Amino acid sequence: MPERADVVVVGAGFAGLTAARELTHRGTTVTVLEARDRIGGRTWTAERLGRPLELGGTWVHWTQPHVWAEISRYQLELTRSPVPARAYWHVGGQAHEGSADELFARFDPGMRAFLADSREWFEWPWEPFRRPDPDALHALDRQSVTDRIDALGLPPADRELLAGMWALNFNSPPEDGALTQALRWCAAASGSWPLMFETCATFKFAHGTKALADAIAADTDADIRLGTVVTKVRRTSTGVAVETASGETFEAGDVVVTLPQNILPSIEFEPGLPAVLRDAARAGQASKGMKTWIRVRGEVEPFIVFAGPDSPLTFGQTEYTVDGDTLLVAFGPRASALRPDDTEAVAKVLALWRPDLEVVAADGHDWVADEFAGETWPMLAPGQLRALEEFRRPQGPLHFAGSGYATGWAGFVDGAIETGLTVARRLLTR
Ligand SMILES: Cc1cc2nc3c(=O)[nH]c(=O)nc-3n(C[C@H](O)[C@H](O)[C@H](O)COP(=O)(O)OP(=O)(O)OC[C@H]3O[C@@H](n4cnc5c(N)ncnc54)[C@H](O)[C@@H]3O)c2cc1C
Repeated sequence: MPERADVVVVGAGFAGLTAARELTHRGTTVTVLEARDRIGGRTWTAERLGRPLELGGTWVHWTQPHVWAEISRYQLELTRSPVPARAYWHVGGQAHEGSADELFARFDPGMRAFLADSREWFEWPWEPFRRPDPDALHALDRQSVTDRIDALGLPPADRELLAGMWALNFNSPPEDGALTQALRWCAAASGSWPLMFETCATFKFAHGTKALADAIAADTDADIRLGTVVTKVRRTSTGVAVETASGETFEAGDVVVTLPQNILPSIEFEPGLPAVLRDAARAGQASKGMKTWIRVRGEVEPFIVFAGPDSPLTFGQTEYTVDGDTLLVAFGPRASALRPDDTEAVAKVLALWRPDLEVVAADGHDWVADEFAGETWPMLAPGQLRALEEFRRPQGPLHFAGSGYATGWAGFVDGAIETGLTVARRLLTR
């Protein structure tokens, strides 16, 4: 006999956990089916290189209303990344060094010009479609980040640096990222790029992002089944049947699917998804980059590094000291170009900026190769706003939640929580 709940949630990342909590608090029975042997999805606090490290989602900020409400609710402690004293940047085939303030002053004109119209297009950042002229928005959405950079006519070195900044933000080559996604991020930070940057890489959980996932999971009596891979979602006369790889079937009135866009095709939907969603899932969204942790010998003064979009690593900063060594975190736009745990290859790239540092080891997780992720933080590709609009509508008893389907801070833990809340509310109030 199939098991039955009011709602089945597929995935125990932040979207799934939040939806499950909201629904169970109102008396709805929920079964959460999670493929991995842990909760948290694309956040994962794990012991590496001598201390617990974030292999996925890390930084949060008070500009992010949904995650901030959770921090208040569970009284979670935050800490901050070190303030960088020095900056190293590699553009035009040359290494440069200066203060962090000098580097940010260098970014400033390009970033301001790039983002000048973010609040014009997205006056209401959490309602990106609230515009008198939706066709104009969709025309803009066909542009890539590179299209906008090209239009600025910057000197080559400044152009390369700006493209490197956007390769960092998208965790992808900038030509793969939608201009509207960039403008939406900045609009959510009230149109200020320094605030946007601070939001992305400054404040983090003192006891790991895991502390928030654990707090939400402890606050729901949903039945969370780990190690349960969903393979099929089919409509029935009473709602949905959700089938798993091990042959179980779970029936429910509704299903909330929180899979990342890039792995949606791993589930069969019956009936099939509307063409706009199928196409978006098949094309995948932009972020196919990597994040690595690097342990270098000795205690090193806090610093930050940047490079252009063709570099295997475009950004890095110091984060911790451990047993007299220093740990850096770094990001690259192509997972295919650099494995996060390839110490020798990572050391070679770091030497572009800091040949004086001895790399002890590098480690991380390849999220793009991970069959239950297929991407890092979700960032739309050009032309995918239409699919976003559709993902946010119920497809009968099928509902999508997840950071990639958020309107506000899409791509962040905040966006995952936003959608978990809104889908749960939709189910509770109809
Ligand atoms: C490297 C990296 C760095 C990041 N940095 C930040 C940051 O600093 N700040 C920030 O806010 N965000 C960051 N993010 C983004 C953030 O982690 C994600 O946006 C957010 O965690 C996504 O939550 P979600 O619930 O939407 O999706 P997920 O966390 O991906 O949850 C989906 C769940 O579905 C499960 N699943 C997949 N397939 C199946 C299946 N067939 N059956 C059952 N279950 C399945 C998955 O295992 C997963 O647990 C980062 C992400 C990465 C990868």
